[in-house]
Amino acid sequence: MSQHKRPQEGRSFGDLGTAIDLALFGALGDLAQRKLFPALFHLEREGLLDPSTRLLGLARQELDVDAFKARVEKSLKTYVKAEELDREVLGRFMARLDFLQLDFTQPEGYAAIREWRQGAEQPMVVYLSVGAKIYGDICRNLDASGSLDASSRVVVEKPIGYDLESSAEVNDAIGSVFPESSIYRIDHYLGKETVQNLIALRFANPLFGTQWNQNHISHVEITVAEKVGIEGRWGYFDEAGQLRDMVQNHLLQLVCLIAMDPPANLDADAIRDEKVKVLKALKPFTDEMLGRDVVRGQYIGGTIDGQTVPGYLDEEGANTSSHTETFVAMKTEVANWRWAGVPFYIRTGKRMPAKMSQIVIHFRQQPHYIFDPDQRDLAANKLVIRLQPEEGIALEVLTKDSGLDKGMRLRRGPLHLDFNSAFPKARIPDAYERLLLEVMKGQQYLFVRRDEVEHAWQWCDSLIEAWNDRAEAPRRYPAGSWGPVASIAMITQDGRSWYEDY
Ligand SMILES: NC(=O)C1=CN([C@@H]2O[C@H](COP(=O)(O)OP(=O)(O)OC[C@H]3O[C@@H](n4cnc5c(N)ncnc54)[C@H](OP(=O)(O)O)[C@@H]3O)[C@@H](O)[C@H]2O)C=CC1
Ligand SMILES: O=C1O[C@H](COP(=O)(O)O)[C@@H](O)[C@H](O)[C@H]1O
Repeated sequence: MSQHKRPQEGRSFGDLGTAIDLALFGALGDLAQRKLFPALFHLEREGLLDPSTRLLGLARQELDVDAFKARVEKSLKTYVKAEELDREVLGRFMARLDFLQLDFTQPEGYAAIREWRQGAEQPMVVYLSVGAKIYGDICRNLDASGSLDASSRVVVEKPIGYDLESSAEVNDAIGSVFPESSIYRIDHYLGKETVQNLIALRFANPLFGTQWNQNHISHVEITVAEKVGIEGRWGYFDEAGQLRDMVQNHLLQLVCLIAMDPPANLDADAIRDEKVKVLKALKPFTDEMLGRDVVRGQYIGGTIDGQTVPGYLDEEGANTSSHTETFVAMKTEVANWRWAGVPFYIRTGKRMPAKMSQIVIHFRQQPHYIFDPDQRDLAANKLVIRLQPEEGIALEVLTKDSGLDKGMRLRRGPLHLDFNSAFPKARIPDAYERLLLEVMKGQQYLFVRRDEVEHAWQWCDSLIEAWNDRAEAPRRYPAGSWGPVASIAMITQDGRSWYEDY
């Protein structure tokens, strides 16, 4: 373990950002160019970057700083709306940038980072926008070169490993240099506005606080549907599959935020302790459940928005015999007092008809029903939490249908909070803006603790092991559909259906 002591908070800039030196490893990569620089630019626009914050891009390519700035500017022009790309703000942003060419795995060259830091008072944030295999090398090289001090923080991207064992190796390597209190593990879903709103919704509204348990909720649905396919990442994706790529992290984090008990306060560890309890309570899959409650799928060619798209096995770089899943649906349960007997149906897939992420909380029906027997199926409230594309929350309630001829007919309608129309001036920030800001402030509550990652892997590993034992090919579904027919049968066998009011 290195000799670092507990990190210090960065120098405060009002209530907002704090001054940092950001060393961005992998600065020419896809994530950095498409997401991180645009997010930093938006923070600049909003006045959330402290005037003394500096940004150092690190990459393997030989570029001078002007060529690097030109690459960043080009990306900003691609990924930031033209009307948001103010010249003055851009000039201010570009003036913060510096560049260092480096092979990250070799110790030579790291002295230049120490020199860049010479005399700096603000903490250094090291952002590892590279594959997890080289996190350990980078951390060790930074440490050995004397570039770090007690205030340094490290931000790491997902996936952390491939299973419990490999994730423990990666975490050990990072942990041998940085204490847990300085490690910020990104799950970008935690930076999404509506995901954070789950905490406000559940713990600020007594209406829901008292109803949030198996006495009042019959089941929970989570859908994270993507329109995109593999986007040139076949090599990575084929080793991972949708369970590792999406369920192990994003969907399980959503399950945690829905199912966790109220934390004692909003401190990072108070929240994360509660999330870990949920992960530990996830019911392990038995062989019988595997056949009945889990569906794996792989897309074949189809049509999305009128365009023909290739199947998974015809994507660029594909191996024609792959059994990797691009879709997974399952029924699981959080086996504790609050949730016993409440199914959590989750599904996620690539090449679906729409990009749409939503959570639907289905409340139980009244104990005694007095209206038209034909309308009985209508008679339960649903809380629909839309994460994307249009963030919003709708509570489906039942009212009397208007009109003299309607008698006491019921009508289903939403009490609707659409964030864009309710708060028209508020731009909904990208997840990475929020997450970068929290790193600057030294706050960890939107980041994933090591034990969360490991409990999530443990649960997924057992599922993957059981799949491997069965050696079944995934079910095919045409691109542009909602997944294999079996995923619909999985929920209808319980007398329910996926919520379809998209
Ligand atoms: N892209 C995305 O949307 C998402 C990415 N992530 C994660 O973010 C991380 C980065 O992903 P992404 O940007 O897509 O990956 P890329 O491969 O696009 O970027 C990584 C960059 O790191 C550079 N690099 C790799 N090894 C070295 C080395 N030894 N020395 C110097 N430079 C090196 C690469 O340089 P070169 O090109 O020369 O090889 C490349 O520019 C990964 O952990 C990924 O899993 C997570 C969620 C989404
Ligand atoms: O982490 C990942 O997330 C994206 C989906 O993110 P979203 O914010 O667009 O919902 C997914 O496409 C990618 O495969 C995965 O690695």
